[in-house]
Amino acid sequence: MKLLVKAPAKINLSLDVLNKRPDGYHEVEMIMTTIDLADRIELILEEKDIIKINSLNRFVPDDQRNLAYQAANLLKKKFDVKKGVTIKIEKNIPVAAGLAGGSSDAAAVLRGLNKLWDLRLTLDELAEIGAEIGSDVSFCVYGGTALATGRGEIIKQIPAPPICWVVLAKPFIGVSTADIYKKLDVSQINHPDTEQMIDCIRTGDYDEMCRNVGNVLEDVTLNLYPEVAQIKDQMKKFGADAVLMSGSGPTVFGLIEHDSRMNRVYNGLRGFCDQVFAVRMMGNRHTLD
Ligand SMILES: C[C@](O)(CO)[C@H](O)COP(=O)(O)OP(=O)(O)OC[C@H]1O[C@@H](n2ccc(N)nc2=O)[C@H](O)[C@@H]1O
Ligand SMILES: Nc1ncnc2c1ncn2[C@@H]1O[C@H](COP(=O)(O)OP(=O)(O)OP(=O)(O)O)[C@@H](O)[C@H]1O
Repeated sequence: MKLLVKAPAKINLSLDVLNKRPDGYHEVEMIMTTIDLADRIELILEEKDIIKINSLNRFVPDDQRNLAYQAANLLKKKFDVKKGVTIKIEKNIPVAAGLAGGSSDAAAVLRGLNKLWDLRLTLDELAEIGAEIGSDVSFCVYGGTALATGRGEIIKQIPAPPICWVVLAKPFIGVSTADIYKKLDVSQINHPDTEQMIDCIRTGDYDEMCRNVGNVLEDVTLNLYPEVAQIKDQMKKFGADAVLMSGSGPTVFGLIEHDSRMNRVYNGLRGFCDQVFAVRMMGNRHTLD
């Protein structure tokens, strides 16, 4: 038996850090949304008690370090599953890019194995299990658009943002999320207005949404990697309506309303940057059918 599951990337339309917690994590307030740039995960049921990872991408580990492996292993241990799985990952999301590629693979494996191993868990239960793997996994279990708080694992769904293009550009560097959080000075933060951002999304006010994007990790990454600042400048120059780094970076995204402008930004960036994509936001959350 085989199952194909889509694992979409996310962007952070807004990312605020409230404080550093005693456990070392940061208390965050983030508006996240899934985009139509996705890994494809094939799950093949194995009668033997094994978990095998199969990926052709040289930056993706094929052992216990893979978040998809960890997702399968966690379900296996928690529910004493005797069967196994081969997980084939077609990697389309850039790795270590601020787009939650690994987290989304893990979330897709949770949703898929729930079906393949007939576990009958709800999305809420899967999201709770996902939080044990990483802070972004719970959001990726649901997909759609949400306010994420706590260390990122407390998810409240909000409506889909107004329709627009998302052009993504990633320079040829990978960024360590832990490093960026470590270098953030929480006493020097210029906080974005998360409430205001939620309001703009609820009312479908595109211009106001563009004015309210913000990411407090951006300055940290920009200081370490000047090429990220250059990409931001290029995107603005080519006419994106809003430009922001996603997550801990280094991917930069631009929001663009009109097709002709999207083409200009996309083509302009392609001459300048390693990986460039033009996609839509996905809007809908995942279901368990
Ligand atoms: C930057 C974002 O991607 C934005 O969506 C997330 O906040 C990070 O999510 P993630 O990659 O799933 O993060 P995790 O794998 O849980 O944590 C990686 C490392 O990032 C730091 N970390 C992560 C989340 C958080 N709220 N505070 C932190 O300080 C911790 O040092 C942690 O060891
Ligand atoms: N399935 C996976 N896909 C990609 N990377 C993985 C996977 N599993 C483990 N990794 C490891 O995780 C690291 C971070 O990869 P990932 O693409 O998830 O980063 P990210 O997009 O910056 O994540 P986030 O936005 O959640 O911080 C990689 O360097 C890789 O070694």
